Amino acid sequence: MSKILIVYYSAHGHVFEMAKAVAKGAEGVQGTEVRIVKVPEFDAVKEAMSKDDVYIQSQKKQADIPEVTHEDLKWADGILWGVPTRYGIMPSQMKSVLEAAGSLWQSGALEGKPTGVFTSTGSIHGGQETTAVTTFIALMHFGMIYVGLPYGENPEQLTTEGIGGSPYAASTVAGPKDERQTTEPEFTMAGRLGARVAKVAEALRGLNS
Ligand SMILES: Cc1cc2nc3c(=O)[nH]c(=O)nc-3n(C[C@H](O)[C@H](O)[C@H](O)COP(=O)(O)O)c2cc1C
Repeated sequence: MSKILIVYYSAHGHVFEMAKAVAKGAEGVQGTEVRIVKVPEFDAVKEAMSKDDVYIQSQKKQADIPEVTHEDLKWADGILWGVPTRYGIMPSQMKSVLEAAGSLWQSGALEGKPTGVFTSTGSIHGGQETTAVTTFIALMHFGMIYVGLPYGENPEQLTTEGIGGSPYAASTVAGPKDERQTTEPEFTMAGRLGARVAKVAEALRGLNS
């Protein structure tokens, strides 16, 4: 049985919804156990967002999700990261988690584990691909095995429409005011990414044990 961890950060809820779709995909792979955890929020951001109703409602919906621990990261056979873009790269909240995991980097605790990224941007050209590709760099330092979203399984990507999904990551477009709802093809691709990481984790279990 493979254990899949989904670690995400979400201010306005899009990445949280994507995390649930990723989880559903992973759970569809027989014998997979899935755990969803969130990245801790910064006090400064809580303060800055204290009058933002959408943020407040979204955080309430996420209240029962536990915060990620090093034990979670060690427990997992495969890890998916939910990374909304901030200026084309990962948010500081997520980077803080990765930096605080320096001891896991040193001990090689995440080496050989399959990994994948799902992301969200405000606009279609605001960092869909750069966020995934730059997150990949950090994950390579941990020695993880990056799993993408191939065209063969995800024909929805072959489009000129403004939807998420690329060979590098599952994704959604939140809209400039976070007003857009994630679409079914975006959730479907997110689910396929979860399933793919779960399958790779199962296949690699012998190698990593
Ligand atoms: C400080 C900050 C920087 C952002 N930078 C970008 C950006 O570079 N490009 C972009 O398309 N969206 C940008 N956004 C929009 C977020 O990516 C968007 O709100 C997020 O993907 C929505 O996901 P969520 O609902 O899970 O929070 C930024 C938002 C904030 C708060």
